[in-house]
Amino acid sequence: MIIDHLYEDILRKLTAQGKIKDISNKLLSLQSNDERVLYVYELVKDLDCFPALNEVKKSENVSTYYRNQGNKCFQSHENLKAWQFYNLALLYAPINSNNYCYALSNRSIIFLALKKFEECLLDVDKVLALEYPKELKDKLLKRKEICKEALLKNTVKDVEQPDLSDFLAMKSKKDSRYLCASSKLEVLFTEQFGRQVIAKEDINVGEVLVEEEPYLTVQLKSQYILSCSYCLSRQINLYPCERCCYALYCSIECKNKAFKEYHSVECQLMAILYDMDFTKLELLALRTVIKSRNDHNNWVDLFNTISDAEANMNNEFRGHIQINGKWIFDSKHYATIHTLESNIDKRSVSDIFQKSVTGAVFLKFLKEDTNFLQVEDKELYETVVKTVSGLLLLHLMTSPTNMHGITSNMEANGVYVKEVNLASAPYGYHSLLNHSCAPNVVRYNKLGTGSMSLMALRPIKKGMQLFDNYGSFAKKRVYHNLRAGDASVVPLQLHITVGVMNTMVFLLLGCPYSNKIK
Ligand SMILES: C[S@@+](CC[C@H](N)C(=O)[O-])C[C@H]1O[C@@H](n2cnc3c(N)ncnc32)[C@H](O)[C@@H]1O
Repeated sequence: MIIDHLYEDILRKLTAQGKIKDISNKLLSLQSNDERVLYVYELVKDLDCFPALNEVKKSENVSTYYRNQGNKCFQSHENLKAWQFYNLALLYAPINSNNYCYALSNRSIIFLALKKFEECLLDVDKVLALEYPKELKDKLLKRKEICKEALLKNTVKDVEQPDLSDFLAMKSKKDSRYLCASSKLEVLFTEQFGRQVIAKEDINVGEVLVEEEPYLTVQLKSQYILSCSYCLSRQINLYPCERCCYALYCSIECKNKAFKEYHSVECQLMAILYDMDFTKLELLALRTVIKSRNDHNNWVDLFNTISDAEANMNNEFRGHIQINGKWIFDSKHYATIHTLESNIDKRSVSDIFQKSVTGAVFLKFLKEDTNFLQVEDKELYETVVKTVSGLLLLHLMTSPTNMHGITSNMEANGVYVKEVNLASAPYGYHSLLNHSCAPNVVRYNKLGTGSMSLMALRPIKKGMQLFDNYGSFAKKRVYHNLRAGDASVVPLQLHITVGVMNTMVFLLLGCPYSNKIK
């Protein structure tokens, strides 16, 4: 059952029991996120509505099925489709089995057909290093020879593409406190906007102001057989997780990092998380909680980070950590994500209830289907369950207004390609920017990476606030003009388009647009 249907089912049962009003009142009376999730957890448990874990195991038959699909596509010259089917065949093949070797071997033929000789060699060598079915030997050695010869002869240069990477790089000095941002920016607080990013000096159009790595990423379902599930690289030699059928990696390094940060816990849950159709925002919340713990040596260290972060919620060091007596805002540290705006005081009881149901379901998975919460000490266990419950609801609430879609249509060197939605991720610094329909900055990602940058669309005078458009239309224009190869016209054209569009949107929706600190 998908999560939305589960939620409806729970509501139907509670309505039939005439309990909705009492539950709403109770939820409104609870003061903390852990209490809310634990209360709803008991309700869902009493209704016997928790979903059972469904495991999808590696399977020779499923792998063979996908390989055969790949073979059909290869015969009809649909190489990219065939590559995807062979990736699926690899994901389902028991590791290093005959089917694993067949999937790799067949994928190498695609690379050969595409004249991707180095990639072909990689897969061929991988099979040769395993105990592979003997009938593959001659074919593999022949392919290896062809690739080596082709690589020796290959003097044809790729078509030169304009390199815009310099235009897209940050030129100004980085700030010593907000590590990913230009020293031309500062962060202030007002009643109207909460935290906000302000220009400390005049900024020109086209200036790159932030270069930030995500705290973590969650790859979209549509992408899981197309890119590295950890770093989002578009490398075509992808290799599967040894246990689950849902994660491909471009390198052992990425596989190990994913495992250490979250996949050791999520691996056994991947099938149910996919089947229940959780949204990317819900998956981000779960992964953030797992990574928050795995970033620390033990639970007590995480509790300390949380209490330090919460102690600074209402002062200028919100989201900071102290290192050698100096306060810094480091996007790779959990404190930046723990302190994102949750808007709890503006939420309706039904929204809190729905999110608490999702939190309770995640808690059930973590409690009963993984060893994530396991600790020896009983008292500590209670605190761990309480903390995790609270964190789950916190991040289910912070995700909708703080997570960023990783949508890209440019290669690492700035060259324009067809737009693709890759993933979603928390970026502590980018989340300090408030929304305007008439933004003066634009975010962009380069294809195959999770890093996000921010560029000025208009001249921004000292003292003005930087406003981002939480949608993505402005971004498409930037890339369009970049593709035309004339970086200098980007801001002007955008200025006009954004200006016209936003006067309309502003009038219709009354969205706030102000470049002055009130
Ligand atoms: C991504 S955060 C922006 C930073 C936020 N002000 C903070 O203190 O963390 C998004 C939240 O900021 C607030 N916000 C964003 N744009 C705003 C605007 N134009 N006016 C007032 N509040 C805004 C809303 O509470 C929203 O949920």
